[in-house]
Amino acid sequence: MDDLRRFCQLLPKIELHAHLNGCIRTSTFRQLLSSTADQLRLDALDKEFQSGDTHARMANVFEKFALLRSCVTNLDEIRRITRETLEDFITDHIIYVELRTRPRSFDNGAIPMSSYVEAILETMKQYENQICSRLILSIDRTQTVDQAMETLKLAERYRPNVVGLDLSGDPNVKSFEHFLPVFNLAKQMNLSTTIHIGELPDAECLRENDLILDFKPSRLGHFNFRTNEQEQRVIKEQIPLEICPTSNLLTMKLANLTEHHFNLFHTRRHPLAICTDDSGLMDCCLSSEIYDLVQSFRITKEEICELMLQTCNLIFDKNQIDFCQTKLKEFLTNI
Ligand SMILES: CNc1ncnc2c1ncn2[C@@H]1O[C@H](COP(=O)(O)O)[C@@H](O)[C@H]1O
Repeated sequence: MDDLRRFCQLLPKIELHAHLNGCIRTSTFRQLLSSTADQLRLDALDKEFQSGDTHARMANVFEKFALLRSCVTNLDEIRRITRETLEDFITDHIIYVELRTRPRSFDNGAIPMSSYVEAILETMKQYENQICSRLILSIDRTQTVDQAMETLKLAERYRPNVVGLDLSGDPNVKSFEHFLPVFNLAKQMNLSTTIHIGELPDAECLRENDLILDFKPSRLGHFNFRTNEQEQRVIKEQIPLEICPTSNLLTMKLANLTEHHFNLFHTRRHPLAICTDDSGLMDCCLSSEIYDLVQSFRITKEEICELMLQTCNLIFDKNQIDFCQTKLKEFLTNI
């Protein structure tokens, strides 16, 4: 292993954009798929992904999510996915993670959403000596306002281990406006927010970007497609960005990482977090995401350390900033 790759691996890291079920190990996903038809469908989706444009690739990814959702059917499976995700993150030297997930019930409501959240929080607790983990609850773009309100109530109930509210899901559904009252309420309750923005290259998406920026969430996810004005506004207002290189590369169908918007913001010293998005489905890990950026943009080790130190300021659990920065500084003095 070359020196730089090893450095990226050993560097204490902060992961702020990871969808719990998207982190599922491929082997676990395949094990949970009970029918041969589902296995074959997954094979076909893996193959089809290579040829599509941005819209087709998004549709492909979301069909995979639907397949995944249909095969996760009980709390033990959620505990297993949480456990394996945390173990993979610990192996990759992640010291603080904010996992995000859309709460769900099982057995037609007999196992309520609160049990889903508790199962994840209990599993996180078992690993607290090895990794500091917090939860963000996701509202899915296809949900109703009532369902979103229920998610907000759950977030409130499980504070301080739940640290924020996210909007994610199929970006073809432009529903941010619809959820604005829920996000405004979250803001009033002092709950941090992160919104997926600019995931598709269409006019409707660009229009929705303006509404999201008007709301001014605590952080933004992706921001792949945007106007010049929107870009300037994010820089001027210093709204932190969660950047997910592999995921963005795949969905934007970029030829290589040098075309990624990371550098545009990095060179302006914009607040950034490098993240994985869906480490299982996208087959990546945080150290390789960082390594690939370092290679593509010829960033020095010092710059990476500086970037990681500023990422610590973006975490939603402000009580942990000190812990994260201290760990990083310790690492730096020891190398
Ligand atoms: C490509 N980037 C993305 N854009 C938008 N939403 C995404 C996503 N990646 C993942 N999700 C959202 O996260 C869910 C899986 O985790 P949870 O079941 O919630 O733990 C997906 O179903 C999707 O809604």
